[in-house]
Amino acid sequence: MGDSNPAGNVQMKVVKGDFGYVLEDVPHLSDYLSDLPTYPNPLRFNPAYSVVKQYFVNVDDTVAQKIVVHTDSPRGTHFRRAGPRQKVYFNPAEVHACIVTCGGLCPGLNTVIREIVCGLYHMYGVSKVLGIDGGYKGFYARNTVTLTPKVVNDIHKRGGTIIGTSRGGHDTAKIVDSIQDRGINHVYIIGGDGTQKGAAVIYEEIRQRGLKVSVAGIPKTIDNDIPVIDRSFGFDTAVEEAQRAINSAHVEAESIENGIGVVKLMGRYSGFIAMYATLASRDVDCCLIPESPFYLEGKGGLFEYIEKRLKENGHMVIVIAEGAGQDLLSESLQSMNQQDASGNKLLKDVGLWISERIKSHFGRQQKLAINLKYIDPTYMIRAIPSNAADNVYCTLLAQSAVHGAMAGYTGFICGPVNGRHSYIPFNHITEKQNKVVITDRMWARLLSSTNQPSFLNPKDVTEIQEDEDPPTQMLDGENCKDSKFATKDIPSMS
Ligand SMILES: Nc1ncnc2c1ncn2[C@@H]1O[C@H](COP(=O)(O)OP(=O)(O)OP(=O)(O)O)[C@@H](O)[C@H]1O
Ligand SMILES: O=P(O)(O)OC[C@H]1O[C@](O)(CO)[C@@H](O)[C@@H]1O
Ligand SMILES: [Mg+2]
Repeated sequence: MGDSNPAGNVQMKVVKGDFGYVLEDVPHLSDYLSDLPTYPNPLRFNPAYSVVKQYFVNVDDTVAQKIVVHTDSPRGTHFRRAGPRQKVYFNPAEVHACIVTCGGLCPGLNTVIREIVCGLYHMYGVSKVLGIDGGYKGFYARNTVTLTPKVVNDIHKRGGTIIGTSRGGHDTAKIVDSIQDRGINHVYIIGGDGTQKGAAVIYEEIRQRGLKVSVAGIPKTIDNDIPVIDRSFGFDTAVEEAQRAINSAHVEAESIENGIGVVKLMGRYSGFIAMYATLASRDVDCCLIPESPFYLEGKGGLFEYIEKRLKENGHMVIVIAEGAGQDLLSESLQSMNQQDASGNKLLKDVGLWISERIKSHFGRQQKLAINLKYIDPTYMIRAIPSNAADNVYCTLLAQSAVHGAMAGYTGFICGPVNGRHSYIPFNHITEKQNKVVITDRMWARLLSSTNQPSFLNPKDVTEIQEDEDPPTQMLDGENCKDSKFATKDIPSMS
């Protein structure tokens, strides 16, 4: 127990068992506060839940991170299973909860807010829930919004977040002062990797001040770049909505001689939306993502492929993730060191850039008159309400967070690991990013569906595979590992 984590000050709770079993546990209020009273879970008396056999999660239930094993494999890392416990560490009448949303928008934010509020009210009888207006800085710079089941009743049908969001402005001491001054004892933090780094330091400050406050993170990222969990909410909706843009690009392209449709999709560092939207559509001839370097000119390059495809088929569709080809852009544009308020690098518009490069290449050659249409649906995709599947998923996430906080767990994020909702320590999701592994089967499926060049030579692949752990892949049931491959430079042939 209590290994220190070199990446931060947070103490990790690691329990080791037989045959290589490891539980990477989440903190509990009783780790630093003694003699806390407990109460029977009010769900025991709730007519909806009390009839469900084994509704409560056994305190010893844990979820395996790796489910593909061999006869001699160690049992490996496990996480605590999420869900309601027989005992809770808060008297519902004393709970004062707050919810904050930070970072970029994502379909499903309002559903998570709604279900935290309704979960607290209807499952536990908690009636004090505040929305923090406008992200982290709202703790000390803005007003709060009172959230009740009536206020949130219809919000899942709307895009965005009713309590607003922001980047930057994370001042830990001021945020925790505000939590303390307002008497808040449940903090629900919905946001991406940056937000959860912020949540980790808020938890640490709360622990150091010895406050009875549970901090629960709900991972949000349309890019699906959060590791460990099966997928992030809003991703399914984004892939579905992207089909509309790809379809339009295809209709435009196939209606005209040598038509090219270019669609830009989100994905700053991870190309999951582009990859899944491409695989789902079947109309895409080339998918470009940040993890797979490509080049334009020369043998095996994009221009050669476009020419070939137009000659074969008369039209083509290219999907490009916003973070793809940034190395090529920085070669041709002045240096780009601008950042947003949270310190994220601001990207140049790769869709516009590649469209211009394709037009000028074929314009110069004068042997192929192309017709290119560029569609950028990125913010339209991000701003819509979540689809049915994401709505159900958001409900489960929100309820897991509420059950965890009521049970006294803190300093955790919740999410499905191999289909089972789990409580995961912050460090697991803040130290790495989920990326498409281009030496894995899913990317091979994509290459075989589009027939695009891999832009690699086999030597690069062999070299990388030799010194890497075998990567895993989302649809195969496990999340991807961070890959050196994603950043490896492929020599430009231009
Ligand atoms: N290392 C960090 N420590 C404390 N706070 C952080 C850290 N990184 C980011 N934050 C804060 O978290 C909030 C959100 O961060 P950011 O804008 O990077 O979005 P995100 O949560 O990563 O979501 P997304 O990338 O999906 O939009 C900001 O208010 C930012 O100040
Ligand atoms: O324009 P904004 O709000 O900074 O957000 C853009 C970024 O947010 C994300 O959607 C992540 O939330 C990225 O894909 C994108 O680069
Ligand atoms: Mg981020």
